[in-house]
Amino acid sequence: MMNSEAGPGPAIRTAGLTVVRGGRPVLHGLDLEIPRGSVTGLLGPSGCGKTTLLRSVVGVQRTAGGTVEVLGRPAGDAALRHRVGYVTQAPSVYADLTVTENLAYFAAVLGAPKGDPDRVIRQVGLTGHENDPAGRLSGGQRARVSLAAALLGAPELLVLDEPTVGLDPVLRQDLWQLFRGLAEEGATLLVSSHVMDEATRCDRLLLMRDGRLLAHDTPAALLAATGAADIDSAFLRLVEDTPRTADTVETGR
Ligand SMILES: Nc1ncnc2c1ncn2[C@@H]1O[C@H](COP(=O)(O)OP(=O)(O)OP(=O)(O)O)[C@@H](O)[C@H]1O
Repeated sequence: MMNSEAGPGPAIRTAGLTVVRGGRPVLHGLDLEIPRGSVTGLLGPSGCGKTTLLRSVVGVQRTAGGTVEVLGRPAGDAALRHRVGYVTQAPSVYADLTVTENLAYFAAVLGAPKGDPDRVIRQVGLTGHENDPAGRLSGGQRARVSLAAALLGAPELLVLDEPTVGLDPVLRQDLWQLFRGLAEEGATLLVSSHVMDEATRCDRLLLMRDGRLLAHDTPAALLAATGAADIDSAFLRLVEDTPRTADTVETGR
């Protein structure tokens, strides 16, 4: 849902985005626009290019063609450093530092407000673990420390690469509620997942296959356009209907 205070223009706009990795094209000229104040799910099978697209948005991926604009600036622009949070698939925290020490360190690097570590620890549900060394946390807890680090400074755009992998259903539910709350406050979230049942929690979905967009629409519009009962089946129908080299299917919104 668009937040009226979220600012003009889309949060992310790509035009003809092309990426070659290891000598092979992995993104084939993607055109997309993601509105501000929304939660967009990026779904598709392993290896289809989700991480590569997220890296391009954050500005750490070398591109072979096209443009990527983020919050009105070229992706990776220095002015975006404090405005974009990125959580990679591999949690990046210091194992020998406690949760609070990790977050205090990242907050200092970012110049985030003093109370921010406490705020983000609460947001990701790590209260009670503040003094645990990150190396002794479970995988899911460590992933949440990474997420907490990305929330420092309250970035306008959050780019999350499979943030719910390895989490139990209760935590997944809590995190999706957090994402929804952040979007309602005006933040934009781009969240990759290969768990199709998370799709219905998103405002919009990007369905990807083989480095191309199969569809970019709301979950309801995708279901209506394909006549499928769930996003899994909608995806399969789009795959069946799309020759492997075809461009994005417009599902008519
Ligand atoms: N460092 C790399 N060098 C060369 N090719 C790479 C590299 N990283 C990824 N690729 C290739 O780029 C393509 C897209 O990979 P990407 O990681 O973006 O997919 P993904 O959809 O995020 O997959 P997953 O869901 O498994 O994380 C794959 O074919 C992969 O083999």
